[in-house]
Amino acid sequence: MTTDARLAARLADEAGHLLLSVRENGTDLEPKALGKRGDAESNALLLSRLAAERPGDAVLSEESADDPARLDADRVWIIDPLDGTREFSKPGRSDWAVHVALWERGGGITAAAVAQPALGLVHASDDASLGPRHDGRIRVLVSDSRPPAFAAPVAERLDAELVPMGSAGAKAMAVLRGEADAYVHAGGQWEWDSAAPVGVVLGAGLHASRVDGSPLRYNESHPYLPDLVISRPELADRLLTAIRLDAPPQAG
Ligand SMILES: Nc1ncnc2c1ncn2[C@@H]1O[C@H](COP(=O)(O)O)[C@@H](OP(=O)(O)O)[C@H]1O
Ligand SMILES: [Mg+2]
Repeated sequence: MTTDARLAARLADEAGHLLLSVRENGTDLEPKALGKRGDAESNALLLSRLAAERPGDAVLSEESADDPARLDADRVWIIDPLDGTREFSKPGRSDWAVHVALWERGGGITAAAVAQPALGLVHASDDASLGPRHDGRIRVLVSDSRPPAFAAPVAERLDAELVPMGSAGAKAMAVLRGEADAYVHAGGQWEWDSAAPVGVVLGAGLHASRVDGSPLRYNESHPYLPDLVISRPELADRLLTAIRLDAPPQAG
């Protein structure tokens, strides 16, 4: 049988190809309608593939009603069929992604993949490795539309450059590849936004935690997970200290 990580990679890739064709064929649509179509078609594909390949597993998807049966399940796929919907709808943008992660009771996220279809890339927890660091100043990625309030003072403390980018998956994979040093977020997010990116970067030995340094927990009854820090391992302590000094975080 295909391993869970290989399955995650294959499904993220397949959904990514579907999204590229939705984009190609939807040039006449308003951005909102295009995003909606992408969300729905990618979700339908992932749900049908998971039902066929792993019929006994539960699913938590951004685009489906939450089935409380997942709380008693031992295996739950946490998927974001289109992360960065806003950017997907803008011509020429490549900062959007497909997230497929598997949560297992007692093990957390045990398999994961993030596809970046517009870049032709799929990163998975069983084959990802940390890329060589870019040259120059520390680069910290933040949301294009909702950067955390503490981003500017933290960047100043670290003499870092803040770089806005869409999609949690795109930002996390840019850190994985060495194009940036860290991704910080606070103020709101859901489990599907970070489960797969976190599964992939942890598989490659990067740091991933809440902004207060505590572990990220998945398949909670309320799947709200408002903040995270992903960074190259050598920067994690300095970054968490800067966040603590500039914005004493409220974990919750
Ligand atoms: N304050 C907030 N509350 C809820 N979700 C948020 C959020 N800030 C960012 N997100 C979600 O996190 C993902 C990455 O955001 P960003 O591109 O701004 O970094 C997006 O997912 P979706 O595109 O799947 O909705 C976005 O909706
Ligand atoms: Mg998302």
